[in-house]
Amino acid sequence: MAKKPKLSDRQKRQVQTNRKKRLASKQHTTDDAHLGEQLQGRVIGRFGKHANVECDKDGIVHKCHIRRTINSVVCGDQVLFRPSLSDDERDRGVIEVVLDRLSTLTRPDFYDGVKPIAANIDQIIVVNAIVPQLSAHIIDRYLVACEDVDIPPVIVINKMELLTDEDREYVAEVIDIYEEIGYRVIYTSCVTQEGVEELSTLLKDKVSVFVGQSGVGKSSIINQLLPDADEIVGDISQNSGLGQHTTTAAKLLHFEQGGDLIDSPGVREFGLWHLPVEKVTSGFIEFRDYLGGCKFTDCKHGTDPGCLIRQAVIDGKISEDRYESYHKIVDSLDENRPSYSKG
Ligand SMILES: Nc1nc2c(ncn2[C@@H]2O[C@H](COP(=O)(O)OP(=O)(O)OP(=O)(O)O)[C@@H](O)[C@H]2O)c(=O)[nH]1
Ligand SMILES: [Zn+2]
Repeated sequence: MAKKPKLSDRQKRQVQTNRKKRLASKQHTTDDAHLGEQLQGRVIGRFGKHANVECDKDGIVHKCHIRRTINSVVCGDQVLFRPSLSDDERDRGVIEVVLDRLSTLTRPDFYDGVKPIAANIDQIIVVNAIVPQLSAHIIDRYLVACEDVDIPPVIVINKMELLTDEDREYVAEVIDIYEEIGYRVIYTSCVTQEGVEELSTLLKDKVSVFVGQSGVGKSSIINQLLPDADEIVGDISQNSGLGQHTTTAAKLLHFEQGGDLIDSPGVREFGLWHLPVEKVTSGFIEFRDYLGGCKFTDCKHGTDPGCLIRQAVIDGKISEDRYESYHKIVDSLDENRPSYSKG
């Protein structure tokens, strides 16, 4: 089972203090009269200033306001809330506390550096596909981003039925490196259903998100696993990068066999934004054994003398493709800096 965040002592004290303050305030009788006892639940949908909270105890979904004292609430958050006892639609429940997150998916933000987009995620499914283009480099970029937020990735290579046996061998040669360094790889096809069962098993009892470039088949795979999700499947040509999902709010959906999916345009856009070089370096997990061992502490792992990473490439211990990919990412960091805009 996926681990659930627990209330820390600090949060317990915070709950007590907030409660006392509210009880002491005159407003309490008018504002809180329709609210029931505090319960624990999970945010399964986030809309403007509201959130839908699914109660841990009975699975009932409550529409809730968010107390102004709370910084941020995102899909997947475990919260303490008070449900509304009133029949009036305007009298919503209230989220009072957000429990410490076990993991957070983030995006860059002008004011805060990074902003959370989803919480308590157990794994990130990184989807790549034969069409539009199989790209180990793009996989590498996603892996670095996953390592940065410390959420384990699973690599999915989709549209496999488009390959001849010979091409399959070639693809396996390119992708095998990921299994060698410890990542799980699943080959799928939404046409032949290859790998769908294997993926489904892996999603059981975990909270997962799907990321990957437009057109790789994220919606199609989700539809196979969750027929009720009704994800919009589109051709990239029709979609023309305009983002047909842009109005869709973040949501958490349950897989029938257990486990959950969190999906939203923001989640899907998760990727490698501007990271410090050191984060990119440690995001290449097979480099980690050598870090700190290079002759110069500020080694760029290029032509620098006494570089253990380059030596490992020469010795065949680190893949040349991954090493090149690493330098390509580092070189592109500045181009990659997102253009921030308010709001
Ligand atoms: N041949 C083949 N086509 C597929 C497969 N999976 C998806 N497609 C097609 O690929 C195109 C893009 O699929 P989507 O599921 O919309 O891709 P997406 O990753 O969700 O794209 P965005 O919504 O833009 O992020 C559609 O035309 C699908 O029918 C597959 O396994 N084989
Ligand atoms: Zn080095």
